[in-house]
Amino acid sequence: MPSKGFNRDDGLIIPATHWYRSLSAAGLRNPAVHGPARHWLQVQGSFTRALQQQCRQRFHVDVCGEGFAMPSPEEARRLGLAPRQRAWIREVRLCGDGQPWVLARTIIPQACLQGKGRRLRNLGNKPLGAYLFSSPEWVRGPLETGLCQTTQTQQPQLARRSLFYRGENALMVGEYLLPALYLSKPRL
Ligand SMILES: C=C(O[C@@H]1C=C(C(=O)O)C=C[C@H]1O)C(=O)O
Repeated sequence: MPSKGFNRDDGLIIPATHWYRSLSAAGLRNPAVHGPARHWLQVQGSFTRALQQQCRQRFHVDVCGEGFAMPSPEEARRLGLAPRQRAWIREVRLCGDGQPWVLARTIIPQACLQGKGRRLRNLGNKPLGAYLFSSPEWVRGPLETGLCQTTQTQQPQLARRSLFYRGENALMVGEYLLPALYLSKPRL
């Protein structure tokens, strides 16, 4: 069952996903995490920067939708939100050389939108990472590995997510890898 999300015109969906606190734990369930996607599942620093370095020509962000909505119960639990508490949700496609490489879903609780955080509602096609990694008050927590619950090979199979903390508040960034990212020919 695909997770709730914004409509896309390309048929790509963010699938329901089982999350593991480590890549090795996920690997016990699905050894594919140790294949060509492993590098991308473990990229430290800005994921956007890593994708930009992989591009031959152009990187861009397509916004599929953003607005106040209810996170899934699992997302709310992971963020410590009260059930049915709305948050700012942003779904984008991260595209390299004109091709979608990653679907991203970011859950931003209302507490994160206060003060300078209000910029998080006005990112548009600017990458979220450019803001988070340029703001020292945001600190990334550990990466989790996700196994997507889909049988459609063109949909994301593997994912990663992490919380970014600003004091006692946190937002959650989920990145769902499309096979085109890690099955494409390596750069020469
Ligand atoms: C957190 C980052 O931001 C990236 C950009 C996103 C966006 O613009 O919505 C979402 C997920 C990330 O891959 C990053 O670059 O590491």
